[in-house]
Amino acid sequence: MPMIDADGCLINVSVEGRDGGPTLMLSNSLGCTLQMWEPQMKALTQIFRVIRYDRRGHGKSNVPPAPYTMERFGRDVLAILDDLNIEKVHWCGLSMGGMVGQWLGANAPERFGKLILANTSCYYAEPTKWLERIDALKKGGIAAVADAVIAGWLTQDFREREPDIAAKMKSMLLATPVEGYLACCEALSTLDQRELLPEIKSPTLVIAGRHDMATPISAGELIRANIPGASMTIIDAAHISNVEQPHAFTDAVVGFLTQR
Ligand SMILES: O=C(O)CC1=CCC(=O)O1
Repeated sequence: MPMIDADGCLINVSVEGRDGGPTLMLSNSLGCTLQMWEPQMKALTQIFRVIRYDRRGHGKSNVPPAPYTMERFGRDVLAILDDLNIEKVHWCGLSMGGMVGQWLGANAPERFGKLILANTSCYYAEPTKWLERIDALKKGGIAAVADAVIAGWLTQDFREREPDIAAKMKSMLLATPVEGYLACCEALSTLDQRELLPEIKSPTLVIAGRHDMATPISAGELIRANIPGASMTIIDAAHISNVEQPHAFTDAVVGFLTQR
């Protein structure tokens, strides 16, 4: 896996799949690594060249000091594409990955074909929950917030049915460097990209989770309504919908990206 330099921050990048196929870039959620996309990889790599990466502050990427911003996360993506000499990709980002996708769709439209913005928000009307999480993290690290975060990621029903997957997701979360996680929470506490949405001209699919309390259907609907021509699909899942409903998620991605 190459480590790519984005303005001094080494980003862990993986490129797999069909050589010469269209390229799809996947972007992770807060507290996850590029491993979160494992349920999709078998299907997606048969059709696409798939780029995954660990956002700065996560996984095997560097953890530069705060502050982090959506612009910085977006420029990291452009640095990856430049380094790999790739002109244009489709984008699928979940949660924070969807937020970075909004920034990129508005600020670097020539680099993106279609956009999939899954389980995401363009702003938080009430930043209190981020401020409380930041406080808890400073006192007790990620362990202090892990159970509440996992309860938001996966429905109780799924956690009981698939305890091994739930445990794996929790390990991924707990392995996140706390400084990187904190810096991302700080960026989320001031997120407001509402004005960017009408600038997005790429064909866009918004995916929302029926049981997602972190970025509810109403947050997805706000994004859909403000991006010209965007459509929306609702999946029967909580926040990390690609893990909870892997087939429905993959079908939505492949269906949207392969339709003319
Ligand atoms: O991890 C969470 O609690 C939910 C979330 C919000 C933004 C994101 O990337 O994850």
